[in-house]
Amino acid sequence: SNCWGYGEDDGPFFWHKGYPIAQGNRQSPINIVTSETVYDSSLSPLIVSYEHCTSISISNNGCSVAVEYADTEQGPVIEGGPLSDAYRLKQFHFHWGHKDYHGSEHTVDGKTYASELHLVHWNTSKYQTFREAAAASDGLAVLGVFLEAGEEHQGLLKITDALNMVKFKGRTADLKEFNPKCLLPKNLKYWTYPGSLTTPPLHESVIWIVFEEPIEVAKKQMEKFRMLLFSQEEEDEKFMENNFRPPQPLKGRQVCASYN
Ligand SMILES: CN[C@@H]1CN(c2cccc(OC)c2)S(=O)(=O)c2sc(S(N)(=O)=O)cc21
Ligand SMILES: [Zn+2]
Repeated sequence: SNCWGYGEDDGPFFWHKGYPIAQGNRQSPINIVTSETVYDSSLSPLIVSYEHCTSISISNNGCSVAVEYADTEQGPVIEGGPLSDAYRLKQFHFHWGHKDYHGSEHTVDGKTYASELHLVHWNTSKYQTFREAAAASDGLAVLGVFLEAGEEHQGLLKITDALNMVKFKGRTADLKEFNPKCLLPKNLKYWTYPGSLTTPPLHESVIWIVFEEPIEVAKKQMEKFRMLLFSQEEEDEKFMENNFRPPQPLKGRQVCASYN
């Protein structure tokens, strides 16, 4: 099991002890200062090819809830935008707070959202395995989608209705043919910058693509994430919430905008 977490004695402020890269030069998340983003006209549109979506399962890994995808040649991929290669979807997961006013990892001009969805992809053009890609500077591409409380999200229902099956750490349930394209915002305007995993091992291997437009989810859908547990069955119940890392120093990085 992990020796890191989100508590007072194993949370983000302690991670540097086991993972010195936590104090590196391209850590994530960051606060996106919109007035300092630079429109990059060379950024082509992002191409999201999620047609063949063979989701396998949904699982509680003790730090989030994740939906895993089969690692097949014709799997779901993204390309274009800031990417020079094709990146294949491996899993998606969420970060959220104790209440709707906070929970996202990236912030926008200091604004926090109720949750943030991360769709994790790896560079199959250059690397043979996910593990190899996860340690390479251009190995991963993660799409970030902000969630805010509002109307019920029909596409997310299949996920939020499955959460009671993975309440405890270590639990996994079948979740077939889930196509996450429905979780993307209508407008695919994005910011992009070079960063890292936001959880240990904090590898500085992520090209971040964060969509500006949040998606709306119902308060009762958000509440279902908060009934998940960090703990295993038979352990003291610890509700899974506030599983987000706070913004990290920009260290001179430039955030590019896909739009003017
Ligand atoms: C626990 N960390 C998550 C699971 N993963 C993981 C598992 C094993 C090894 C590894 O690196 C070698 C990474 S992961 O790569 O799918 C990601 S991406 C990511 S985030 N918040 O930056 O998008 C969190 C995690
Ligand atoms: Zn994440």
